[in-house]
Amino acid sequence: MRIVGLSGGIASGKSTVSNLFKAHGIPVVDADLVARDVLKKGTGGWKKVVAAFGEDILQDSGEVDRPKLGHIVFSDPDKRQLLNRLLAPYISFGIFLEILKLWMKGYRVIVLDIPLLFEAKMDKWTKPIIVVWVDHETQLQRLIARDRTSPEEAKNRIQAQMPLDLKKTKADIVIDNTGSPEELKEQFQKVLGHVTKPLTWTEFVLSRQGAFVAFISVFVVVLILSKTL
Ligand SMILES: CC(C)(COP(=O)(O)OP(=O)(O)OC[C@H]1O[C@@H](n2cnc3c(N)ncnc32)[C@H](O)[C@@H]1O)[C@@H](O)C(=O)NCCC(=O)NCCS
Ligand SMILES: Nc1ncnc2c1ncn2[C@@H]1O[C@H](COP(=O)(O)OP(=O)(O)OP(=O)(O)O)[C@@H](O)[C@H]1O
Repeated sequence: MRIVGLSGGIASGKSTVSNLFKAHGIPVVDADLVARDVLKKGTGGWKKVVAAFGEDILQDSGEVDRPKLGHIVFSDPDKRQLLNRLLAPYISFGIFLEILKLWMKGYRVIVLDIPLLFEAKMDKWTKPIIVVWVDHETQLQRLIARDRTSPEEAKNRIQAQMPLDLKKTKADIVIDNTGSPEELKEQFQKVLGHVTKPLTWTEFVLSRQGAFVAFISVFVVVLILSKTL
């Protein structure tokens, strides 16, 4: 199985690229969705976060008030690190379960869309690594427009992540999303060709089909040996 890493900065265009992958039949594990699930009322992650941050971060319904918690953690690095530490094991396990489900369905190529791929050191599990890059000003403007947030809040969120220029140096493939959606689609076609080329032997063995072939091979060898000895 080929596990492609997809990362970038906040509002650099990861979800837009993810949607292109999905439109071409390649499944995407979205770490933001997993992170939402592990913070739902009553879950282990929710309990840890409420114990650490207090009930002030809850809405009347008992669900976490996400904008409120976001405001707290994106303006205080220590609190952000605390939140990351509390949720990391739940998020990693959730991502692992999603990969397992896709493995069992027999997918050979999957994409992990993980904003904090490098920060959380999950990049070692993915190959190739795609980074969606934009210049700083475009990133800021798109973030402000999408989230209808203040420039200050938007800058805090951008600064909460590893610099996008540094992520770019760690990528196998860089998608420059500073241009139009049409330019993005043109680059995507090349990336798709790269990502869907035949699996290497290691990737094949890690796929469900490869595991099946390996199992049958061992079974046949054992059978032959037991007949001949
Ligand atoms: C702080 C929270 C509640 C704010 O929720 P909100 O709905 O406003 O934002 P959302 O979850 O949609 O995230 C939007 C983007 O913010 C960035 N972001 C999220 N969490 C973090 C973080 N801890 N550090 C840096 N950037 C982050 C990502 O680029 C993400 O795509 C939420 O982001 C959260 O629970 N974060 C911690 C979990 C986490 O690490 N998520 C990232 C998955 S790898
Ligand atoms: N090439 C483009 N031209 C214009 N707007 C774009 C382009 N690519 C993405 N956008 C817009 O920029 C915003 C951010 O894109 P997107 O939501 O895909 O980013 P993201 O990296 O997934 O963000 P997050 O880290 O918050 O999950 C969205 O409103 C999207 O529609």
